[in-house]
Amino acid sequence: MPPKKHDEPERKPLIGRIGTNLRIGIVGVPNVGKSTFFNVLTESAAPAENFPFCTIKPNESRVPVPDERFDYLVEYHKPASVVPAYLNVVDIAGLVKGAAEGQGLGNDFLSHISACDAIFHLCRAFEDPDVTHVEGEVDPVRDLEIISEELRLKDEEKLLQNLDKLEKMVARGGDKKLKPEYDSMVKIKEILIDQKRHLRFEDWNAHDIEALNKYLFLTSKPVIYLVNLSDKDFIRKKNKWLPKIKEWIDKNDPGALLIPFSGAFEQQLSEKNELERKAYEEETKCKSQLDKIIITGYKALQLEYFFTAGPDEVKAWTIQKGTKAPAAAGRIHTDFEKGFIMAEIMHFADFKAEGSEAAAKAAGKYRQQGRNHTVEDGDIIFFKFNAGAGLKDAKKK
Ligand SMILES: Nc1ncnc2c1ncn2[C@@H]1O[C@H](COP(=O)(O)OP(=O)(O)OP(=O)(O)O)[C@@H](O)[C@H]1O
Ligand SMILES: [Mg+2]
Repeated sequence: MPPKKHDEPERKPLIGRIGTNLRIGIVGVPNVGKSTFFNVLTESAAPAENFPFCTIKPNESRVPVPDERFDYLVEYHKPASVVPAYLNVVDIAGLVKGAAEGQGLGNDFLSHISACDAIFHLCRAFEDPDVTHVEGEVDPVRDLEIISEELRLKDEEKLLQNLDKLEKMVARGGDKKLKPEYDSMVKIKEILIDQKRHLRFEDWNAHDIEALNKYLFLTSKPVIYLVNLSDKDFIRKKNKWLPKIKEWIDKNDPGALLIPFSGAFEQQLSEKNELERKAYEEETKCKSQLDKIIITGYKALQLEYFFTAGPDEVKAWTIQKGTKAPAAAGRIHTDFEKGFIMAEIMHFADFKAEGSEAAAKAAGKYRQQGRNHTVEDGDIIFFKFNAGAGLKDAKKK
């Protein structure tokens, strides 16, 4: 018998592109350690984990998302095939002041950022006379300001162009259909231009989000601030810029995350073998920050995953937050979605606590859920579907 339907409260739409093939871009002024970070991130993932690793383009890679739950399932089932979730990361070249007006490689790079769905904003808080800084002195707060303003200016340009067109059609042409979009754009203008703020943290309504998602402004993309420290500062957990950076974020981008790390420390770790790594982490009482950065980046994209797990394969399936069971089934195969009957769902914690699928079932922890069920991160799912449904649908057409 199919499970009962019960309606869940409507969720607000997500801000950003729809889909699961989303990427996060590394953005910053030149020579602050973006490529160093990209390299340790992607290289560390290759030899350390025995997963297929793929470089998409020279400056785009994907790294497995570390997850203890996934590791547990792999250890439990010892499957023939193992597929984790991946974070797509893009190394973008340095952005300089005036980029929005075409300075440096300006508009090209802004278009690379535009193709990303979230941003690792990397800034430099390490001193090194051998590493030149385009602006002279090391000053991460000034650098944050430069990038943040360039992104805002680029959005300003886009907004004004489109607002102008809308205004002609709505205010003067009397087009009623475009009125909600126009109203939202006026609201966006107030934040972006009058208040000179980024767009990501406003309390937008569903109409506004529709407009934001049509134009995909750079400053509506989630940002994680990564502060690149010298290894010495990272190990002693002290750097004169950190409090100032924190203060800048609290003032200009309240709510955004800040993760200090050290490109130099990570690079040293990446050159060591497993044993040496452990010894060095113990000696310095410091751990690599890469796992934390990958997980935070993946969450910033508003992605999550469910697991399918058995002796053949343990796999993490990426979905957007808030995905309903049939659409989640469709990630595996379109027939699963077309012929969806129900999802049998077990929370990972229940599976682990009960010790096996059978025990979880016996304890009533294996629940049957219908079409309207929203999948939760880390759930283990088995879909039931009508194999003929796709065919029947096709015949009807
Ligand atoms: N934490 C750190 N401490 C000391 N030196 C570092 C650190 N991180 C990176 N570097 C050094 O800084 C230099 C610039 O690094 P990198 O090439 O990664 O910068 P980038 O931001 O990618 O530059 P570009 O904008 O030109 O692409 C390199 O010589 C690198 O070794
Ligand atoms: Mg670089």
